[in-house]
Amino acid sequence: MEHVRTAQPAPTRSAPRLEIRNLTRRFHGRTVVDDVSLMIEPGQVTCLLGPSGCGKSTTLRMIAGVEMQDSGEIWVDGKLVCDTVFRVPPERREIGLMFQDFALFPHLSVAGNVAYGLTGSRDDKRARVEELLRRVDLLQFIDGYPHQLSGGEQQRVALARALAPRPRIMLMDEPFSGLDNRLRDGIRDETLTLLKEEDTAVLLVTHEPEEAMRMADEIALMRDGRIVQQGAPYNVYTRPVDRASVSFFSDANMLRAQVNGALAQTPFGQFLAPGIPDGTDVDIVFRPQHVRIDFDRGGSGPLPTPTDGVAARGVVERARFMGHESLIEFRMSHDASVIKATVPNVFLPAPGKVMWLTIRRNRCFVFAA
Ligand SMILES: Nc1ncnc2c1ncn2[C@@H]1O[C@H](COP(=O)(O)OP(=O)(O)OP(=O)(O)O)[C@@H](O)[C@H]1O
Repeated sequence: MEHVRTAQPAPTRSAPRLEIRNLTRRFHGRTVVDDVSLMIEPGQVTCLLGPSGCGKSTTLRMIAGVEMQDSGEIWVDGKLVCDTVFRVPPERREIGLMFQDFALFPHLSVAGNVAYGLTGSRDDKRARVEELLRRVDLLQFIDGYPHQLSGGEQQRVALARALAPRPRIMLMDEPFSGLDNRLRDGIRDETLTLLKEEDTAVLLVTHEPEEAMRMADEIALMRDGRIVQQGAPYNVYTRPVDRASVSFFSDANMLRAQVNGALAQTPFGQFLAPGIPDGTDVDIVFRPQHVRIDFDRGGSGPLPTPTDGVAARGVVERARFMGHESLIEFRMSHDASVIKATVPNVFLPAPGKVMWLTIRRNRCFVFAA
């Protein structure tokens, strides 16, 4: 017999559309999803972002109900959907699914595909199918078959099919990775618009930071089965919690130094290391766009400044034009390490050229090593 529990303690505002609490899953003694909790409101897109194998798909599969958790709970609109003893079956969770291999039914027409999960009268079903195909701009293909459509069009039919039964939650696993780059951005934007209009709560799994930045209201950064940071894309990008979180989003340079009197001394001058005890090794991490490059002036660089510190000497090893910016790799004279710098547009100094680098202090991250 089905039992329904109400969220405890009594919520002060309406319950989130989707809430997962302390979800954990082990395979053969290895924990692949480790105490994961998150909440998603209607109309909100949360991206579960992380490297391959970190447990994203397993999390999604537990929410969909095709995988059982070892511990933890899943709640939808304040009602328990699944814990370790109670389980609403997948088909009754009102969850839409969209995966990379979204496979339309080849023997069904476009209308048949979109109508697949619908119940109700023939007229109601037809009206909903027409509404969704109009919204994805494919009404003219209503009587066509999947093989007559391009990859992007098939993707839009799959989206219409997933949204047709008005799911309360949409789970998407790398749904755009099968599309070529040219199509992808347009389809992402259209999909986002439609999901927002339908007020669906979306959990989208991706390993691509750009996709998460483009789609998400909130990013949950996942590593080794755990969510290491959660927040608006801007916050996750600009206030990373550790070195790996910086380098997941972009190239990252690193200096190792030791703290003395809340300062870390480096060839680029001092860096503030507030709250880190003396004698601790720290990693000073910074992105290539926050390195400033100056020309050599008779064997020295620019004078020190409070915002950029001291200039360190480097020799150009390689310079490449990347389209909207140039990437220059320097071999540093003080320790032979490599530091990467990017500058907008075209800047391609010759290998062997001596230059001086400074680092923008307010864009650096200092982490205990
Ligand atoms: N049924 C299973 N049996 C054993 N191990 C599994 C099973 N399903 C997943 N795993 C393991 O759990 C780990 C997490 O897998 P999962 O598919 O959730 O990762 P992911 O972050 O989605 O990766 P990707 O982006 O490559 O799909 C992997 O090491 C995987 O091999």
